[in-house]
Amino acid sequence: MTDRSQQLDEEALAYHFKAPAGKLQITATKPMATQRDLSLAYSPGVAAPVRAIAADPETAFDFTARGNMVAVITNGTAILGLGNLGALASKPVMEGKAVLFKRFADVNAIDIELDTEDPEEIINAVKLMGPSFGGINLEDIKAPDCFIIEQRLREIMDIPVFHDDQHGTAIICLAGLINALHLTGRKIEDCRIVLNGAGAAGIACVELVKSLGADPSKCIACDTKGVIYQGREAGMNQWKSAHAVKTDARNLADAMKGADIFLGVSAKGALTDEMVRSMAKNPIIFAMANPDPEITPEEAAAIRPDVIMATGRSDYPNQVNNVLGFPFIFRGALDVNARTINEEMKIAAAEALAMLAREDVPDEVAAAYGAHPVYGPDYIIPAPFDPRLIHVIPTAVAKAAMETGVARRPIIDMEAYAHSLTARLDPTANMLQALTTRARNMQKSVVFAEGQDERVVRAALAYTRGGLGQAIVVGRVEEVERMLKEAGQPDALSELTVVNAETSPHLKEYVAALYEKLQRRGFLERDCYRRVARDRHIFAACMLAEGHADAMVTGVSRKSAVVLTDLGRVFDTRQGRKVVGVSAVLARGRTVLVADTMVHEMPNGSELADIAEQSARVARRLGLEPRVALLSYSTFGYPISERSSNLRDAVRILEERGVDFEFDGEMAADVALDPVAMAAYPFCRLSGPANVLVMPARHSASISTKMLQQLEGTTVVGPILTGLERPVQVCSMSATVSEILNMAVIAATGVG
Ligand SMILES: NC(=O)C1=CN([C@@H]2O[C@H](COP(=O)(O)OP(=O)(O)OC[C@H]3O[C@@H](n4cnc5c(N)ncnc54)[C@H](OP(=O)(O)O)[C@@H]3O)[C@@H](O)[C@H]2O)C=CC1
Ligand SMILES: CC(=O)C(=O)O
Ligand SMILES: [Mg+2]
Repeated sequence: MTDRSQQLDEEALAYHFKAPAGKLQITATKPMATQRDLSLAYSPGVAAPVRAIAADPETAFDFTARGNMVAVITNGTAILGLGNLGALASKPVMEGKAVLFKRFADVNAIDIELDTEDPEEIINAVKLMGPSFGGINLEDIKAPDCFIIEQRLREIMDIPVFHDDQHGTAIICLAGLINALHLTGRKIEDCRIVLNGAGAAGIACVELVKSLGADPSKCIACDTKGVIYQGREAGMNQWKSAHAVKTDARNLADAMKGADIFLGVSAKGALTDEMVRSMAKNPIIFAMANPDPEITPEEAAAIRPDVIMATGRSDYPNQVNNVLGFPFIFRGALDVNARTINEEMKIAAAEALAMLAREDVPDEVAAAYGAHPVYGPDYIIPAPFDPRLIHVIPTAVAKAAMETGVARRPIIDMEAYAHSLTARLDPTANMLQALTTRARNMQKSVVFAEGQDERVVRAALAYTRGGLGQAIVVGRVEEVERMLKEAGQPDALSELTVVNAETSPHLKEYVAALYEKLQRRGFLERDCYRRVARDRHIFAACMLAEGHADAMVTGVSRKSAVVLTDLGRVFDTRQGRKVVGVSAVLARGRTVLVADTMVHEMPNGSELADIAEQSARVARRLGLEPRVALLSYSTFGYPISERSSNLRDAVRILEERGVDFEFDGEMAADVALDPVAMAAYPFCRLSGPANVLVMPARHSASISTKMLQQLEGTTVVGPILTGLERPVQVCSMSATVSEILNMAVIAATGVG
């Protein structure tokens, strides 16, 4: 064992050992705090859903967790590539599968290890547990037993039964293959394909590949006894026989000569250097055995630099592993209450996965790779943590289920369904999705000021490709073109409008307008010229000021205080307003705005009142009816503190101004956010928990939002700049492509 793998083993043991042991626990979805909760959840209240389900079994999907609950079932006879180590030893893998279901697709899954090798016992056990689950995921049951078990269960159960090692693997393998063929300019029907491993995964892979057009006479399958040729008798079964070919090849080495594609679902090290050397030009090698592949990517590339290589592991590029499939496939199947997962649903998932790999990659994925993957030999398939999978794959699967008549609850509004899927994992999704739809309807042009930054160029491309409107990039054409190429989008330049001061016909006009504004503020005309001609922020701001764009995004290359000063030179504040930064904090199921996170250091009472008004406006534009709390560490005068006097002043000023939204304070954060804590102050004028928090100073606003941002389950959007006469948003210097795009949408829709 190498030092590296020994270290990994030790870390893995420590990871599983850490209390609470293992990887799973159960949490309740409803409160169980009071006597009343108890009487609803359990006796006597629980009798009502019992009677409803007895009268109509379909309602089990409405009144219980069944519709989102999958059983991961094994007997441990083929645990990964480790072999038959028994039911108990398989539990870490099965707990792992259950966790992946939850993490990637919000499917609840529970592992069930059955201590038997008798297929009949497994069939009976699973059949009997049918009422508990919306789907059955069979896992790591060896061939050929797995074929018998799955086939019988599919016949007798009316919920999806899916042997992941067969179909999950085949779907992902097919997706990777579609792209490997695309990249090497081949057609599947022309390829010579060698399969090593004719078990659960192998038989399903070769079947799916053939169903997509592979020529059976060009596909050779091998197992521990060598080539499965017509007439072979040793170690055969009916599933292998179906793929036996007429050939003189008798072992893997014979079969590999001139092969285009190797699919390995067998065991560590099964592929030798010599075999790889004998393959055709641009060989495709999917060495999918786990945890160790048939050959490592380093070994294969050393022999054949022209190889396209995939493994089942997450620590190499191109992870062809069923984790990319089962969470999302079940998500789609469960959401339409599918009776089964059929061939059409599987192919829809494979094709959707393949197409996704050809699109530009969001930063969340790039961050996890440690580099920005670009569609090509080292990136033929998305990674499991790609945030797009959750809405792309289940929708494709659900559509295919509906089209083939196996969906018992068809989805009427697919677009709304896709949004709801994204919202399952991403709390920002609902709000941002609504804004995105609004932006799409508005079709505003956004000027992206910092075209020297690759993130900005990619966000601009995403803006225009998303159908949101025109994206104008301030930068040099060659530079933008180079960045697009590096992002794997060599033909995308024509989709952007690239402008710069050197070639702009409007330079003089911008200088004149700026000079008009600044001549009495100590600026000479040549100062204005220098700024407009040399500073992309100012140039972009002038474009916006002169109506050559509808909105602007900047800030990734310069500190926000400097950007704000520059913007203040080009734009006035809106009549009677203050410039304020409002951050949207999105936790699961809850959105709260926090202000001022950007401009006012130590606001006085009047400024706090301005901040409250500006934030309330932003709240309304985001679809929230504002309930504003002016926050302090004291609540309604206790403990007495001078620090709270500005907040009390602000409340008085808001009263005098007669504003049209709810506000109150000063109060502590728990009183503002927790109805139980608020109930101790029955005179409080807020009708519910606050959704706008005005902080006493910028430091508390900034500290609290950044703290929340670092804590799991919370996303912070902004600060959203509000109060300027034209829509401008300032990103943080560390903004990701997605964050820049969000800010462009916020600018375009005039939220600020
Ligand atoms: N990347 C992924 O997503 C997945 C990878 N896998 C991997 O595929 C492998 C097989 O799993 P699974 O199909 O479930 O297991 P099975 O036990 O059902 O099948 C194993 C098959 O591999 C054959 N085999 C074993 N060793 C060799 C070898 N050295 N040379 C040729 N053939 C061999 C067996 O041959 P025989 O019939 O003669 O016994 C059998 O046909 C495992 O390594 C597993 O980790 C599985 C599922 C998903
Ligand atoms: C990935 C998987 O399911 C296996 O290797 O068995
Ligand atoms: Mg498996």
